[in-house]
Amino acid sequence: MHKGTAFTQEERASLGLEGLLPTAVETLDRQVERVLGHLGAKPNDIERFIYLQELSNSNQTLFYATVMSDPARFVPIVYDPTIAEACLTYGHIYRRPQGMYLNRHMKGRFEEVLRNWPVKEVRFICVSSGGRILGLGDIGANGAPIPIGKLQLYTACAGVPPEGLLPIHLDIGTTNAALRADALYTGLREEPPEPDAVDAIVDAFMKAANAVFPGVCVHFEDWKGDDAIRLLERYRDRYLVYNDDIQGTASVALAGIVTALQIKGAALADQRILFAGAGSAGTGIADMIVEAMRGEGLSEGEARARIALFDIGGLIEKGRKDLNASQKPFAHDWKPTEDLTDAVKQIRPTILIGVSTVGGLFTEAVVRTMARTCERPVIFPLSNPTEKAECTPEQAYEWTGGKALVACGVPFPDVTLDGRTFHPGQANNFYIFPAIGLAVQATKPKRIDDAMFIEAARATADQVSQADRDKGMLFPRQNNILETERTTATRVAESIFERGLATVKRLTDIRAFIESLSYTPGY
Ligand SMILES: NC(=O)C1=CN([C@@H]2O[C@H](COP(=O)(O)OP(=O)(O)OC[C@H]3O[C@@H](n4cnc5c(N)ncnc54)[C@H](O)[C@@H]3O)[C@@H](O)[C@H]2O)C=CC1
Ligand SMILES: CC(=O)C(=O)O
Ligand SMILES: [Mg+2]
Repeated sequence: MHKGTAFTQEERASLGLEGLLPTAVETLDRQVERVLGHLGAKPNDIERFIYLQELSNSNQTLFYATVMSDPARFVPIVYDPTIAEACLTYGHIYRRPQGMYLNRHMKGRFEEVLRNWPVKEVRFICVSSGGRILGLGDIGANGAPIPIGKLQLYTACAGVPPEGLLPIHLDIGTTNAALRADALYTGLREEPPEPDAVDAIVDAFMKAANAVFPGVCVHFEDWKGDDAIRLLERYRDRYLVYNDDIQGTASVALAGIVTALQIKGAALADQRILFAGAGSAGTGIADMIVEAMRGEGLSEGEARARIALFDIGGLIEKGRKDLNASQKPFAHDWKPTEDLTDAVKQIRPTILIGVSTVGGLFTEAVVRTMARTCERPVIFPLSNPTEKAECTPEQAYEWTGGKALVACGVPFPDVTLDGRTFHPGQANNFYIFPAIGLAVQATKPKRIDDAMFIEAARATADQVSQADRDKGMLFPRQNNILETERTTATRVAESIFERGLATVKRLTDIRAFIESLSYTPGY
């Protein structure tokens, strides 16, 4: 019954469906029209989210036709920020299973369990432990919607065929005692084990996933920061794998920075960059900026010296004893301080990036202090969802007298100030990971490396039109996201071929090949 009213008379007769459907035979467009009516009548976005997920189960084609009919409207509903509410209430709004649910007690049997998935040709797995979901902290099994939503965007934003996508929640337990005590919680009611045991569980998972689905690409999403960094290092040279919070986020942030600097007419190598938040996203972005600066002629040391990190313990400087291996390269000779405004005074950043999970961290004092020593501050409050943004675009524009170039993790409306209209960008990794997926599908590289994400960043930045740059816009418009990400995927695929990393034969027309792979909703 997956086509509903779109079954033709002939199909109804031959499949024994006569009398089981309303008389009218409808096109997909007509069905979308009805769905849009239903969605319009819903009281809020979480109800729209629930409706759309039910639709994805009952009629996947109609689901994608609806979402792809207006991505700027629907991406925020199937994904960030509405998905945050879906995660917080997952055990309560749960209707039916989607994707797979593995847990640590299946460790010796992951292969057997993965074989229960009905599709044999799985090309992408998105896997989360729920250890750090958006800026919501450890919410364990309530994080299950995240891999589902991320993979839906592979299809909606880049046309990756949905049949080969498998979302997985890998339950290692949760530190969240309130959730463990919730009668409707759907996960293990256990504390997570020590890192060595986590590694052993994920080792077994990776081995099984590659045995059951040879050539699968595993996308890690929203693991606890330390787990994210450690597991990426563990697998990046062994498997086809990437971490979206580290590499996808770095790529989208770099894209926004490249556009902002083009608007300012400034070189990346001349910037001073301060990060509020030094976890998987912060150090991931910092490392990729170092790579991009090296491309502009700086040494690794010179590039790192232009970057400062500030975390929950304050400014990261040489005297800090609590730094991990990702943070140490950015520990410079700063005066110790736990006050962000003070750090801004010392560093005089030209770019300020928020990946702290702390809403409102960029106070008026922080932003005004930055604006005092920087003519056009680049301010990216990237934490999700909406209430975790380190400041709102309105605040950033107001406190800088309209000088700031701003992008946030979630969509924010345009801001009008003293008769001028400003257009904040959305620096969210959904500009990147679907395109990486499509490029990987087209080229089948053995490994995924940072250069692919740097190419994706440059391709994304290049697609912001001059007219939009003139308005201070930092990212391509979302109404055309499919076209944008196909172009990004083509550029990434070209660079994979050029660097000799593809395992398939080079095609003359990569763009045409990318399009031929691409899914279009239709019966
Ligand atoms: N816009 C986007 O595309 C993305 C946004 N993010 C957002 O970035 C945030 C961080 O993600 P991860 O780095 O993966 O998390 P994480 O848990 O690895 O790191 C969080 C960091 O923030 C620091 N922090 C906490 N409280 C602080 C405070 N009061 N002042 C300064 N620093 C503080 C912590 O010390 C830690 O270094 C999340 O809110 C997430 O939603 C992450 C990935 C993509
Ligand atoms: C967008 C995203 O990946 C995050 O906030 O974790
Ligand atoms: Mg994430």
